[in-house]
Amino acid sequence: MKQGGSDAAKQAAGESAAEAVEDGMVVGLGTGSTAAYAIRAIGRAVDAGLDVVGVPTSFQSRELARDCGIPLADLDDVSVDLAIDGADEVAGGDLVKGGGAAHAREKIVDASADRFLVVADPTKEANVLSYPVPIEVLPMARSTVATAVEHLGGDPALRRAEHKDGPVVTDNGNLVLDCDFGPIDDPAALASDLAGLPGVVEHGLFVDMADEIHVGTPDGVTLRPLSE
Ligand SMILES: O=C(CO)[C@H](O)[C@H](O)COP(=O)(O)O
Repeated sequence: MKQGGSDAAKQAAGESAAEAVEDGMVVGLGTGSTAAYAIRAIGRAVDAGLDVVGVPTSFQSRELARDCGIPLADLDDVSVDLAIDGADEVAGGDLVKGGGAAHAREKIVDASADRFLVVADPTKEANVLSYPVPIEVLPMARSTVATAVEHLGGDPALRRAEHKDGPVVTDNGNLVLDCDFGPIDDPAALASDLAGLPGVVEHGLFVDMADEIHVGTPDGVTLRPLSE
């Protein structure tokens, strides 16, 4: 994932989005270092008496939310009012996500929310998406999906783990192919092509899903609508 943003910028974005959380809400809790600032801010608000329920998007966000004292629920039992999540790249109204290999659960939770707020630092903004698209694949489909991605003009690379030998294994027990397509002129068309490949569990293109972006800087936060 892009690592250029400062912690102060991420903190400003996360805490700004957390201010949108209201009493009684069910909140989708995103994954990554920027979303973590939102989760911590929500935790402090819960400490101060805010009544909310969180729906985590990953093992990481579940653990953090538990540490912060946020009551949790499953999507089977609640519907999400507001989701707050990070992004690896943002262009127009579209995102690439999955730097933390959590994009399958993130997409389920974020897409189900009445409102989806993206939290980011300025390094995530681009004119055209070109960040490699993470694709979560069933392990037996790793080679067939990689070949299909090449036919679509992409360059797939199996994501390797940093602190163990072998590949990254997602929270769902699957593998991740990071697929470099260069500049993506038509994210909706590519998203549809990728979703149709047998063995693809989920890809990291989030097309026209988000409502608003909070871009943090050390000096403040800019809010911008992402959908018409
Ligand atoms: O999509 C994600 C995880 O799957 C993250 O939201 C994305 O990688 C951004 O992370 P960070 O805020 O740490 O830069």
